Amino acid sequence: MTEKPLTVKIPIVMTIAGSDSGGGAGIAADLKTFAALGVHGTCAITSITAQNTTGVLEAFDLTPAAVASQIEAVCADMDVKWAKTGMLASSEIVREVAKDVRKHGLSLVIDPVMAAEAGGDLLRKEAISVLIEELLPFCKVITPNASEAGVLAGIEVKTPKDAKIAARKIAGLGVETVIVTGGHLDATDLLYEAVSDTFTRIPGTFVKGGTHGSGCTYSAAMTAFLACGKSMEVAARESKKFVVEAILKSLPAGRGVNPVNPLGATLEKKERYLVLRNLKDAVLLIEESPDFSKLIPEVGCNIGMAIPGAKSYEEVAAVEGRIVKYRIRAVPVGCVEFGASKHVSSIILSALRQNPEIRAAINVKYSEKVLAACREMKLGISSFDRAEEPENASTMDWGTAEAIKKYGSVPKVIYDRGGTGKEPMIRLLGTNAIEVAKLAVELAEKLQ
Ligand SMILES: Cc1ncc(COP(=O)(O)OP(=O)(O)O)c(N)n1
Ligand SMILES: Cc1ncsc1CCOP(=O)(O)O
Repeated sequence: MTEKPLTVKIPIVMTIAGSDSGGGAGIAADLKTFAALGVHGTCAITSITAQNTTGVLEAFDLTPAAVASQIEAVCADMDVKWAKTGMLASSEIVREVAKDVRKHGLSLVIDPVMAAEAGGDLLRKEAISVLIEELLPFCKVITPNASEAGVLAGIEVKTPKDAKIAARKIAGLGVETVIVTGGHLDATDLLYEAVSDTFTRIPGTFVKGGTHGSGCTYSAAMTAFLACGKSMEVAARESKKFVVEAILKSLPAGRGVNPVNPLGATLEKKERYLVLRNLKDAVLLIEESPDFSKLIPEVGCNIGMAIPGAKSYEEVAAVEGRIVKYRIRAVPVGCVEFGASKHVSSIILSALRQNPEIRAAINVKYSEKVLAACREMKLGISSFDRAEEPENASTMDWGTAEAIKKYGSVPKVIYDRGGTGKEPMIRLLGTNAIEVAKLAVELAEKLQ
């Protein structure tokens, strides 16, 4: 008998929301969030908005029949258990969605979208009472921000105490869980679970400046975590963490409010992994070279590589404790780690400010012989003089920038002849750690 192959089922979720032509909010934010959190996202579009980072220019509502047809197509074929709503625009659309949610037995997260962050109404006034009466009683979780909570509860929400009163009032409308998101109050979310009459405060980091799509991203993350079986509190904590990361990675895409970037943190993790892998292979090339140890300076050597667009030393990986000479071999003292270098990371950060392609560097011993070998290899060479260093400058940062300025672009080799108590040094630069390690090993072989 042939056995059925084991398949890992990933949760299938749905967003019932508007499209934002600017790609920041609505289904764009929801589907990116679903993808980042490893669930399969489907969608039913309710309205098409002509929108950008400065606001909503026009909105074209789909007919309730068109919304129903999309939900039907997905639910007839796929096993959708959790869904979220975003922009629902009109009473007719709210009514249709309420009917479809019941028909397909969907567990629902409601993001009661009322207006766009950059300006523009997204829910008609007369639809608010329909939302309260016809959809709220069928949802598991609602995620209003302070002003949305105020509208639903019929009170002004200006303080965390108001948020508590509003949450209880909204739960009284038939909702199991209310999360008043704190972005507009004090960065703390308030989770209220009606069944146990408990409040849980979910603290977060306050990020200055508005962003576009954070409410959509948060409610999509809640939907994904709940579909994965997380408890309400865990889902709320994880969603908060996720949305803060998406806000921190928001992109200056247009002239208005920056769209959040739900995939930013995931992509950074990928880049960090690729950097560590490249650097490990580079260190192996150095360790296996019978000649490299001749290039190790008195202070030791380090090789580093940055993630694209790195701005701080924590975004540059290098060898912990440097690479030292032991007998005739080059030996890395520790593992490759982010934040492990001070000097080489400064060189890389300074170089990539001039050319973002240059993300790796290694320091090697200075001698006229090594410099001559660099010339023989026809490597572009530049230098700086420590005697010219301005007061309070960081030597590596300033020296690298100075050598680049003199050369007109980033050279492969930057050297300095040292100073009082400062060993002279040569640095090799390149696009990645393997490239600079190969260059260093070739240079060491040339010295034979
Ligand atoms: C189509 C669409 N849906 C929802 C919104 C709301 O997003 P935003 O303006 O960024 O507000 P928050 O997501 O931060 O609450 C929208 N603008 N467009
Ligand atoms: C380039 C250089 N300059 C002084 S020590 C040194 C070696 C590497 O230092 P770090 O481990 O801080 O990158």
